[in-house]
Amino acid sequence: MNRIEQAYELVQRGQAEAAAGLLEEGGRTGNGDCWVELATWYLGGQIIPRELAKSRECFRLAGMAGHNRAQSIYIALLANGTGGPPDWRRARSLLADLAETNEDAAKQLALLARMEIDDAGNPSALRAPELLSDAPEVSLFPQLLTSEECRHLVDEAEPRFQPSVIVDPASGQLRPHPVRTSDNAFFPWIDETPTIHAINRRIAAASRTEVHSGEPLQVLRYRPGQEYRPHHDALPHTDNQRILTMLVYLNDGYEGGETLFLSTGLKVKGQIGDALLFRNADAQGRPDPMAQHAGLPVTAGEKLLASRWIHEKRFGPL
Ligand SMILES: O=C(O)CCC(=O)C(=O)O
Ligand SMILES: [Fe+2]
Repeated sequence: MNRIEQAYELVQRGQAEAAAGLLEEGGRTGNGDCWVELATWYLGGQIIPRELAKSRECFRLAGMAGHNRAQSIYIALLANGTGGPPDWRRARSLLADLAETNEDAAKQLALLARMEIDDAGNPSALRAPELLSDAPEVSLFPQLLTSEECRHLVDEAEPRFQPSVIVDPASGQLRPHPVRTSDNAFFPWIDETPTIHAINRRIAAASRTEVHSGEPLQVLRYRPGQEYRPHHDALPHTDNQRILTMLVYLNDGYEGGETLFLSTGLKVKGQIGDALLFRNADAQGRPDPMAQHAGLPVTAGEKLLASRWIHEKRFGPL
């Protein structure tokens, strides 16, 4: 039995703290997998209480022990400020170190080098949006992302696509539902690479919101016949409303698939990299009934879209 199996056996016997101690001991003797396991425990909070700062530290130690995936996670947490203050410069310099042996890190570094961003990862300049509608409030940011950045998001999303689900109100289980037939890919905090974080910072700057108010970025993929039926992004009962939505069109060459606002008939089909921002609720969090919208069925080809729901206040386990 290896050390991780031993740790799980201790957990089975109700000795979670001793199990964590065993993993830590394994980590200290140079076993990176033990640090990764312990980092995951601190992150998940199911086996031992959730402690994000400790999780981040364990990922760091695993990275130092040569575990590349852990190092990538540590860099993500450092860039986005999970489990400790954000440190963009350090994240970028560790990414440069990793890029010497890791192709994915090298690709990210090259993409970051072409972004106009400052020392904190914020965009240095943004083009003004076009107001498409006052009520509901809808604006278009032409070319918020470059086509290379769109391609990168699609490449990163490709291995993560899952059928989109909703929460079944009766059972509380996640299940597919005809209201939303696309596939989607999530980038949770541990997978929010510096590249994706810089994109999220650009979305925050364009929407004049804090980067930590956004839900994890998603990429949606619609194939012929797939759609997102009329819905509201605002939530019915919450003290942290989804006040804004940013959609970025990641490709072209498909038919149908426009974003439709039902109250006015406004239909939008952006070019690659164009971003659509709309307001779902007022500053008090009251949903705007006029913000109901749909992703119309795609009739040919494949539609790829990035989507970020932005809340009133800080969102997420940061
Ligand atoms: O696919 C679309 O155009 C709409 C997507 C959407 O409504 C959402 O992600 O909330
Ligand atoms: Fe929506």
